[in-house]
Amino acid sequence: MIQTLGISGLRLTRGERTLFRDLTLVIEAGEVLALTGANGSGKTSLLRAISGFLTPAAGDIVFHDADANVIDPGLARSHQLHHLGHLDALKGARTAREELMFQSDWLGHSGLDSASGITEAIETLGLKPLLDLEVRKLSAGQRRRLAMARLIGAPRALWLLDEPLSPLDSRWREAVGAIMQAHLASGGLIIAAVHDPLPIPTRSLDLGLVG
Ligand SMILES: Nc1ncnc2c1ncn2[C@@H]1O[C@H](COP(=O)(O)OP(=O)(O)OP(=O)(O)O)[C@@H](O)[C@H]1O
Repeated sequence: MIQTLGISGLRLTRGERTLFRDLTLVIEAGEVLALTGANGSGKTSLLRAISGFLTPAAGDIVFHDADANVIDPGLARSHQLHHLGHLDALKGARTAREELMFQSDWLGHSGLDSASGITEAIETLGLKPLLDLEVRKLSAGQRRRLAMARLIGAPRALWLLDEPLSPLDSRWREAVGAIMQAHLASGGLIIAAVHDPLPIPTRSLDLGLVG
């Protein structure tokens, strides 16, 4: 399991533009890092680079386990992290229940295939009244809660969250704060791109200042 994420000398570019250079940081189990910065400063791009969707122009992204061994990056990315983008990546024509089953199949043996994982996610995220509704009929906040089911149902150490709270009302912001705290308490790591502060204590990194 990922215990530490180390980033060193990272430079990300989009087209001709350098978003930032020489970014170095370490995040350990039990820590949450809030990425802040103006629109376009590179928060989403950094999450995508950690996930392996964007190739850095320079630098390293390294995952370590509890024995300080390097974890194969492909393995870390496919089985040990969740990336929740700000677009929820849900299929509109499926019902919420079908979407949960799809997630279960897709995530395979990583946890959501167990009935208890789905049940816990439904319970914790208040999804029960939504199960028979098509995803396209859900509100933005309801969709976000459905997308978050995989975080609970399929345990993975590192959560990469892109504006996780933006569509949520104050009740669900608090609830998701509690879910995050439980994850950290169990040795998880979280990196979240945010415009508003998270409802839990965080370290933060302003990408607008990295340059
Ligand atoms: N596919 C792409 N091709 C070229 N440039 C892109 C692409 N995606 C993003 N960019 C550019 O990269 C820069 C950083 O975008 P990114 O989405 O990482 O910023 P952000 O900090 O997450 O912004 P926001 O706060 O608006 O979500 C922006 O200038 C954006 O236009």
